[in-house]
Amino acid sequence: MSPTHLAAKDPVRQGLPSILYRGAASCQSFYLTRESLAWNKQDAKMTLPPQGTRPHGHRRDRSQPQAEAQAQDPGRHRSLRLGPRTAQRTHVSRKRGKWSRIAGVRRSHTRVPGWAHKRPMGSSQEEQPLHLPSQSGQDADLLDAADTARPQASLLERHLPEGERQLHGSGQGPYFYIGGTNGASIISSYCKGKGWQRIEDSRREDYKLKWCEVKCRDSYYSFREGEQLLYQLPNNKLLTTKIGLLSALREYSRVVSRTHKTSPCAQAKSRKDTTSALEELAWTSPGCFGPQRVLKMEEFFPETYRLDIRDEREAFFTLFDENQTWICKPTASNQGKGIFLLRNQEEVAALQVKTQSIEDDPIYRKMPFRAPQARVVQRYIQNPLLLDGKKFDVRSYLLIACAMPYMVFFGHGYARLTLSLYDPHSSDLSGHLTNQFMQKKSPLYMLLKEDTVWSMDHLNRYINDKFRKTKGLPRDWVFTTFTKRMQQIMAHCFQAVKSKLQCKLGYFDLIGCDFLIDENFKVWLLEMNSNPALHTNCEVLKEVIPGVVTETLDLALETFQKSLRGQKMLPLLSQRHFVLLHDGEADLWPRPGGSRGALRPPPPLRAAPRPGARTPAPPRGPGGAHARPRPPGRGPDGGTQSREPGAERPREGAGGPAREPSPGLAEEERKSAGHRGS
Ligand SMILES: Nc1ncnc2c1ncn2[C@@H]1O[C@H](COP(=O)(O)OP(=O)(O)OP(=O)(O)O)[C@@H](O)[C@H]1O
Ligand SMILES: [Mg+2]
Ligand SMILES: [Mg+2]
Repeated sequence: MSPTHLAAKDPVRQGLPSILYRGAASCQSFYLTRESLAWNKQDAKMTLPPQGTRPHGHRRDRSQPQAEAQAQDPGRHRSLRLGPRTAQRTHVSRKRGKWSRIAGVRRSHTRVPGWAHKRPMGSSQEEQPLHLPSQSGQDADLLDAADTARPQASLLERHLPEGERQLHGSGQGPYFYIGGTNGASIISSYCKGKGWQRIEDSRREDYKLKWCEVKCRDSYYSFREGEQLLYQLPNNKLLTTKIGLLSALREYSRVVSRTHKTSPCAQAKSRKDTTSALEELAWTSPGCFGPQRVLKMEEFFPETYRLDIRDEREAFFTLFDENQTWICKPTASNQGKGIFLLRNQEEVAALQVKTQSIEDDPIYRKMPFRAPQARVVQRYIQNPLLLDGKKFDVRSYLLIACAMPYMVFFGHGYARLTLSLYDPHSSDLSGHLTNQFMQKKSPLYMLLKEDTVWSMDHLNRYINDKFRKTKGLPRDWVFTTFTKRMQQIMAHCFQAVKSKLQCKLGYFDLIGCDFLIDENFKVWLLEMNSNPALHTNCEVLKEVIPGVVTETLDLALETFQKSLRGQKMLPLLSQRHFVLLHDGEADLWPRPGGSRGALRPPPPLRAAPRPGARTPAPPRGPGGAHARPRPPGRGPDGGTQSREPGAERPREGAGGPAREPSPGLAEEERKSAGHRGS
């Protein structure tokens, strides 16, 4: 549909001066401007009572009888379905005191010396049950961008219809909340550019968009599907912890191999979890690579063992020999924290003793939540490709712009180099760990920091110049073979968890994926990260990160609105650099782990369904959208992963997704909030 066509149909747009449209028509923000206005307009209709029926308080009056609400605005029928949730919210807020007490007790834990019992990075930024206002943004270098966005917003406001202007002028939102500082100024300027207002109280439930570094249980309890946008899928740890990803890939391998053994069609009929494998087999997503075979995890994921499972760690201790190097990592930390290399028998023996002593410790047996994080050991890629003698890895992005239906994208990021030359025998970790955080520890960092982050263009030019001939690579290997490989791997990982992720309309997520290239140009996935770093402390990051965040928000908004209205997703007018990996419009419904079409309102803006639009799923039975919501991260489709067959039950509190710490998500986040963007 052309912009002109949209404008003709859109009364909101019609109310804007042509100058705004002429300027905007040449770029993508045109559509988004319209979208935000349309959203505001819809807000006025769907979530607010008629003007004057309530004071300027921020919360909807939940005691308003449903029938009355419906009579006032039939468009609010969705809210009526939220009755049980409203009750739930009340229940949750009563419990807050208890959770605060629990959190308080846990914060005062004694530390265990010598082991990675360190508080995960970023936990100071944790969204506390007390909900302190977020600290001021640390991406201060972007504050100017926020300022420049303001005039545009006021220009918009001047041309808003009266009702819209009242919404803005009277301080009635739409509201957005940002928890933490990672990317805060970019997100904030984006939202302010749309005329939205920032709120500082994390308990407020009347936000349109909530973007928090650290997930907070209450946000998921009170989330209003189809009305709000909430950053991070509640159980993204299936991908973003080391154990989560490992377990998901292993389980998916088993599913794929079972699928291969017998007829795919027969399997598909009899087993619902083969769906992903079959889809990947016949993967023909637009912009991708047509049908292909399913990857094998050992082709892209370094051999890895869990240390919290006795059989596995014993297998590792048995197979280790001194000709190999392994890397030991905590499951849910970031920024290289708690990582060490294992290169000789003494180091492995020390690890063995330590692991055993933790397992035997009566304190941890009694209070497993106090135990250090579970760990994995991973085969160390000893022959990385080097850039001017330095080790590097590549940060790319997996964007789940929409969870209902899934709209999943790949996005380019940047390369991260060490400051020092790579020496495989060096005991200095800063030459082995390419994380910016590790490099920042060096006194040379401030001087040489621009050398530690390369753009993908720079990497491509370098590889063209240095290796194209000698290694017989195709021209622009980075943007052809390498990019395609990263996309395949990400799509594979997404397929591995697709049926387990908790999905609701309004959830979205940006996940940082770290790839290592070895000297044979083999591509390895090292890990995936929730809350990837959105700092802009280097020139390359200033070029890359704002675009990533802006397109993330654009795509989240556009897909949200299209899903809400039952419109076809494609073409996506806000898609610029991200590449579509998975278009879930054709996915089978229902999906476990989330509510389904039952919660989606009938398309409000169209009289008749358009060709290609999705048909809402039939209403759900018990346990479905109308059931009392489960706390996120718990339950069969939430945080728990099935255990490896024959494996012992992992210790409670061992830090991995195979166990759920008893207090649920809040506790999980306390332990795993090693973020602040890694
Ligand atoms: N198997 C491996 N072989 C070689 N190098 C590795 C391997 N695993 C990790 N590394 C190096 O160690 C760094 C840190 O590892 P990893 O990314 O898994 O940990 P992290 O603490 O989650 O870091 P971050 O989230 O900040 O990227 C990587 O960026 C990479 O340079
Ligand atoms: Mg990480
Ligand atoms: Mg990493």
